[in-house]
This record gives sequence, C-alpha cells and structure tokens, in this order.
Amino acid sequence: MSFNPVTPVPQVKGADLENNKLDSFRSFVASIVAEFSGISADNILAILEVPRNPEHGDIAIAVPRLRIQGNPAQIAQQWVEKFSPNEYITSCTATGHYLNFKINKLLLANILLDDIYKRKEKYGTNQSGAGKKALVEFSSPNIAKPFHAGHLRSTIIGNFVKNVHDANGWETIGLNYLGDWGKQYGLLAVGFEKYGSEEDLLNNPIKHLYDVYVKINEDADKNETINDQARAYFKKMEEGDEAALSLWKKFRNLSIEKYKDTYARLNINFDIYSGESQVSNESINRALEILKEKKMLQESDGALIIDLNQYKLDVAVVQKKDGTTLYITRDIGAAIERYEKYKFDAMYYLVASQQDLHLKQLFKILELMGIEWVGRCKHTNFGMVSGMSTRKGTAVFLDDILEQTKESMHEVMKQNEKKYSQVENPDKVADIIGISAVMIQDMAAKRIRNYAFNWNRMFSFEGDTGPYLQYAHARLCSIERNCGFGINPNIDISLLSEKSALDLIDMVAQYPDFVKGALNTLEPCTIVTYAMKLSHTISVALETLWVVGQKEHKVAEARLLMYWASRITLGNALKLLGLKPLERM
Ligand SMILES: NC(=[NH2+])NCCC[C@H](N)C(=O)O
Repeated sequence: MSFNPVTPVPQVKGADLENNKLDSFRSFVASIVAEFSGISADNILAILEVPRNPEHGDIAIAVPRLRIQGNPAQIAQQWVEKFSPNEYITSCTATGHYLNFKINKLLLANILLDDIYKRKEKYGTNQSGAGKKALVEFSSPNIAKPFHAGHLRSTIIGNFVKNVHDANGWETIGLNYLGDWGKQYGLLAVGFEKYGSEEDLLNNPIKHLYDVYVKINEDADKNETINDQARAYFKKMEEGDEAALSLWKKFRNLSIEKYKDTYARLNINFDIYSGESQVSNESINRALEILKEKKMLQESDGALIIDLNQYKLDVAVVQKKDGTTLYITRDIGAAIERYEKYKFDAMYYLVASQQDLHLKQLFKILELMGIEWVGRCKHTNFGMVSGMSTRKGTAVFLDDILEQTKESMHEVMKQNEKKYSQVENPDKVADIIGISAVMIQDMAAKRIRNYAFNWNRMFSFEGDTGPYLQYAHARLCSIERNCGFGINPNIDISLLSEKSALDLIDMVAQYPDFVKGALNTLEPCTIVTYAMKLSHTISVALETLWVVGQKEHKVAEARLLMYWASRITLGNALKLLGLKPLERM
C-alpha cells in the first residue's frame, strides 16, 4: 500500500498513539513546534487546537499561549519559513498569531481504517483508567412510590456515566440504591393488612404496592392513629423484628424482580441492588459515635441534629425523637460501608438537582468527620422534566411510559406502509426506536437544563432525534447487506480522496477524543452531538459516493470499508449512550 508510513512517530507524553490515531499527527506538530520554540513537546501537545475554520488546517496552535518573548505574529511567520513537510504534516501556514498545520489525510485514512478493522467494538476506547474503580449509584427509585422522570433521568444518565468509565478503562460497579426504608414502609405494611391482595402483589408488585400506599395515605390523613401504627411498625423493623421484616422483604424482592425486567428493556443491568434498608445499624452507630466525639451533634427537641449554618448548608437532622434514623443518616452509613467494601477511586451519585443541598450536606458531614476520601464522592446532578405523562393521564410507572412510547412509535412507523411491511418484528423495533427517542431527547442538552417532554418532536426521523440516529445506522447496515460483496481491509486508499470521504474520515477519527472528553464533563450531550454530526456527514457522503451502483469494483470496495468503519463508530457511540443500534428498521 502506498501510504504506509516509514517515519517513526515521536514519543510525546500525553499522546495515546495506540488508541487515538490523531495523536500521531499531533505528536509531530508538538515536536516540530518544540524544535522551533525550545519548549517541551509535552506542554505543547496539551494546548493544540482544532482551527475554527477548517480551510486553515487541521491542527493549530495559538503562539501567545507559548508565552515566549517577541511579537507572536512575526514569530509565527518565521516558523512557517523554517518548516519542512514530512509524511504526516504536509503544510504549515500562519494566520495572525495562529500557526496552522495540515495533515496527510490519506495517511490518516489508511492508519484509521486499519485500526478500526482490527478493533471494531473497541474502537474509541482507551485504558487511561486502568486500575481505577468507579462506583456509580443510579436510578434508585422508591418502593411503593412512583418511578418519576427524575428516576428515569438518573437511570439514563447514570448508565452513560458508567459506560464512559468502562470505555476509558475503569473498572465500574453499577449500584441501585433503592428507597426501601423509613416510616412509609411501616405505613405500607399497615395498608397491606387492610387492602393488600397476594394475587395482585404477585402479578404487578410495583403497581399494587403503589395502590395500597395511596389508599392508606388517604386513611392516615383522616385518622392519626394509622400513623402511630406505621411508626410502631417501622420501629419494629429497625429493631430487626423477624415478623415485621418478612412482609417488607417480600415487597422488596418482588419489586426488584419487576424492576429488573424493565431495566432489561432499557438495556441496563445493575451489579448490585442495595438500598437504604441495607445500611447496617452498626455502621450508622459508628458514624454517630464519631460525630459525637467531634462534638458535631446537638440535641433539639429530643432529636439529634448537625448545625451546618456556618457553611450555609442549613441543619441536618440525623436521628428522630424516637431514635430512628433518617435519609441522610443512612447515606452517611452507606458511603462509609461502600468505601470499606470497594475502596473506590470515584463514587458518583446520580441524583436530581433538587437534592443538591442533601448531597452537599452529606459530603460536608463526611469531611467534618475527618474522612479523607470524601473528595472522591461526586454528585452528578441534572434538571427536571415536565410533561412526562401518558396521553391518558399522569403515568407513574416506567413501564407505562415505555408502553406509550412504543405504541406512539408504532403509529409513526405505520404511516410508511411500504417500509412497515418489510420490518420483521415491528413490535420489538418500535420498542427500541421509542426508547431511543426518549433517551436521546433526555441526553440532547446539558444535564442541568430542565426540559419539557415532547411526544411529537422526539419521534421524528428528521432533526436531532433518536430515530434519526437509528436510521443512519440501519441505512449503513443495509448497504453492507445489499452490496453483494464483503469488507476487504486491503483497499487502495487513494480512491477515497473526495472531499466528502475525507470529511467523513475526519469525523470518525475524532471519536476517541470525545470518549476521553466525556470522562471530564460527564455530559452525554457531547456524544449525542458527535453522533448527530457523524450521521449527518455520513448522509452527505452517501448522496454522491455510492457503493451499490458504483461500476468500478475497487472504488466500491474502498467506500464500503469507509462506510463500514463509520457504522462501527456510530454504533459504538450509540452503545456508549446506552442505545441498542438497530440493523434494520
Ligand atoms: N444516595 C442517595 N441519596 N441517592 C439518591 C436516592 C434517591 C431517592 N431514592 C429518591 O427517590 O429521591
């Protein structure tokens, strides 16, 4: 092949030559500028940019950022004169105080397609987190209460946070911290005696427990003795009373089984189902001891509180008058238990921004207790969703939302009769596209932004939607199926020299940067935007660069390899986001 490079790539610290093929080109630029400026290539690598105007080049550096004596624009000019091209870097020009470099795109194409051919599903990943462990706590619904939009966002974004760590070489543990403890479970038990049905419980535990909970809450509003019974019941549970616990265990286990099915539909599974109930009395008492020793506890009306006003964090109640624990107390115990068990390097709490204060209090209390790993705990928050209800009314169950989504998607699909008749398993496909629509709508903007759930917009096959991404993927799969020949890695790269081919290769080459960048921001929108741009670039290329209908077989083969690599990359991005890429739709 004519584009196999012979010049060895300079070793620059911070460049990941194995996992990021653009880094080879960046290493050359960094070394060239290092020679000109006398500054170390490692430092230069870190400040390389992509020119805003692609006409200017592929890699740029703002000379002022090097902080050297003299007029930056003049210096840039002098360096341009000194530059001599090599196999990797073909030109160097100056625009004001910017120095711009062009890279050998066909060489990039050659190295890149080779790499993707070898790595396939692994393309884009790196090992920067090898040896590190991340605990990701996400979803965490409350038993017998609605699985609301906040839980759905926690589930979707949390799964992404976990995937991003996996892709960057971390070991990850996904943990679901169920809301399964507290006085309300005493109330639920009292309600079950009155309104419960074994049969309904087995059939649909989540819905039945919710119904019972609503009814008994209404009763409790009218009759205070019911609340007393609930408190008494919960106290027995906290004391470990077997009879009280066995009913609650049944509620919990059946609910988890049901949740597992729904999570499977979303392509999510948890390594651990934990929950507030699983925090041991022992670790809570130990924490309370430390708090007492550090003189942080105050009594107020028989309850124990921590005054955090000097940190502008209000007051945290850690023990009730009757000696029972609270949400925050269990979180303190849970954090300590998790660290002892997993010795994580990072722990993420995927919780809505409504609980910002709660998590700030938690982290502050841990810090005041003298816990040195508190810096590893991070609250990954997000804004609210409004209008997430089924067409019939307010949906409180995740299953209802997914059912409604599937049905609506199914209707959209039926509008195109011809295509619809070719889909083998329309129900399943509608489910996957529907879920993709919900997920992409959720991840399309910065996490912290609130958004309104929009049934109509998210199902469109045009614009920035989940169906659009799935369609781009399925379209490439169909080309692979229908072109009549297979993938050949030994193509003549020079047959890919059209602008739209080179643009596509450029997009594909950037994917590892996005995987790496997502680890810092934990913003799924960065990957959504990337996937949209990639899909768009694919569709531009497909307008003129055909595979099927291309007479010259060698050209068709070269293009097929390029589209195949694009499809692998798009599929990897969709999987990173938690979607199941569709092969047909
Ligand atoms: N460690 C935590 N506090 N995690 C968040 C749990 C969310 C809680 N179950 C809720 O629905 O509001």
